[in-house]
Amino acid sequence: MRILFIGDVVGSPGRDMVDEYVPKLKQKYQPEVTIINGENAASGKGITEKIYRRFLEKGAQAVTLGNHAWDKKEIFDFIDDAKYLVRPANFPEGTPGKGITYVKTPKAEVAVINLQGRTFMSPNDDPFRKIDELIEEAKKRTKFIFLDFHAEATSEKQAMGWYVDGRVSVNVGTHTHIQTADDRILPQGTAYISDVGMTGPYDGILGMEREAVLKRFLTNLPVRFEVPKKGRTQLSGFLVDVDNETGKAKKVQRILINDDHPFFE
Ligand SMILES: C=C(OP(=O)(O)O)C(=O)O
Ligand SMILES: [Mn+2]
Repeated sequence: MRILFIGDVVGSPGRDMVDEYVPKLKQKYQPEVTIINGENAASGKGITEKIYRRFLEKGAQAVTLGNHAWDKKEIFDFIDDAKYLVRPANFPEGTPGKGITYVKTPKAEVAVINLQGRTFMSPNDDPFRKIDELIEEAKKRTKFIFLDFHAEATSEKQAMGWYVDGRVSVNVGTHTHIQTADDRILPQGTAYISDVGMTGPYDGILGMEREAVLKRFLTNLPVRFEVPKKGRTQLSGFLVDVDNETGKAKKVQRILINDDHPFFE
């Protein structure tokens, strides 16, 4: 079982990279499952139904979110019907949407789980207790479990990786928009990376226009951040081969496509 994950798609530059490269990556690597984090996909904040559907059209089987889940208010109109859209499962009970979904492949179902960290982020339910609960639920249906842990602190993300090692097939971190070079297979067989990185503007600051971010740091005045519409772009991804018998990871590969890391067809 091969799983392709595309990291935090930021605005139209990120969506353009998805349109151009997800089909090419699927052609090249033939993943059974493709998952995209879309929490920044609509101008950097949230996602719309149109974007969600376009990700599915471009070849994604599931879309994960994070702290911007509710930024585009239209989400409340469609999230409950969006079978393959998940928001962090540790949002409070009764929150619209769901934190786990199941993707069917010719080989088996894959559970896709989204969680959000609490360190330096809003105080949601405990993601460590929540993943225990969801693993118990998912393993009744499948041995293939994918977790997108959307979190700020590397310490919390590493802690989650060791906590779920051997109990999920893949644990990717998202949110910081910077790809980490710690992709690995943990001793009990979980594929891990602290952050897959961002898909979007290559010359921004975390995907936002540099000038505004610099002005904020230089003046400490409130500044509105925008996603640059023009300029170079990048795609960040993570590819994992999972053993069909055991559900444990066999091979991991970071994917980074930008002017300094061109894509080889
Ligand atoms: C990129 C970040 O935030 P956002 O959730 O706005 O994408 C971040 O705070 O690292
Ligand atoms: Mn985020």
